[in-house]
Amino acid sequence: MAQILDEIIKKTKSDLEKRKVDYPEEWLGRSLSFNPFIPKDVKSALRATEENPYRIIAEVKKASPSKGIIREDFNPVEIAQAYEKGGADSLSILTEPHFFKGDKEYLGMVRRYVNLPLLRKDFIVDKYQVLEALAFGADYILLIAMALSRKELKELHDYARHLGLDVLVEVHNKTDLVKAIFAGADIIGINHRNLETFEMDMSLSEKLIPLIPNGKIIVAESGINDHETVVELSKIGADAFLVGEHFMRQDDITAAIKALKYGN
Ligand SMILES: O=C(O)c1ccccc1NCC(=O)[C@H](O)[C@H](O)COP(=O)(O)O
Repeated sequence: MAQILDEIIKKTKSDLEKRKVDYPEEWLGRSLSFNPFIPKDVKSALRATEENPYRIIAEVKKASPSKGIIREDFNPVEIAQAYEKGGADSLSILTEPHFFKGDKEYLGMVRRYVNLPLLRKDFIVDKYQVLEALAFGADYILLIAMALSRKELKELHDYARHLGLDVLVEVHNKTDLVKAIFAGADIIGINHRNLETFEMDMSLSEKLIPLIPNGKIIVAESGINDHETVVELSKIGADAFLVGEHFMRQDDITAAIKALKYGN
């Protein structure tokens, strides 16, 4: 496993130990029965169609391990509203607190004001975090194949589906892709960011997409900055495009979404 992933997961696990004591699992279950909600239709939002061929998952992220603080004036609700106005199809909400300065509370805050399917973007290694995702207002979760064994990935995937959450399984290479297919993933994300070097390999989609069985929803992730790249990735089979840093660095986020999605 890449060193940064190992570090993030160690920190995530030590935080989890504490959270499970402070907020036992039954509390999360109880908050769900007080505040039930119906998850949105994630697959319809992400699958490319003739009328809407470039599905955008716009990311709400303040910081990252590779770039440090990306956006100082960070208001997750205002950013989410600007994304929705610009035509985003879904939002990715970073909830990891130490390396990305995220917060799981952002899910509920954004959900109150924005009507798009929300991804809990975090380093999920435990069923407790899946239940949290549901309790805090996510419609789908990210599972990173490289961070999990084949058995763990399948168990977490099955658990999320059992709770009614969709799952985006992220892959970085062919080994990850085999694990994702074994887990029964129907939404597969190809992350161009090499987690050892933080370099982008935009040719990864070209290498992996032909190996993905028909019918899966394919998400191209990281390093996407312009409409031309979106068009090229779409031609080889990508349905949706996960974009973070490019949007977070813009003054006019709504205009940036329109430019990336529609090319104007
Ligand atoms: O972004 C990082 O530095 C990073 C480091 C370690 C693990 C994951 C990391 N990023 C998560 C993501 O994959 C991106 O937030 C997402 O794909 C959007 O990428 P970008 O458009 O390049 O911000």
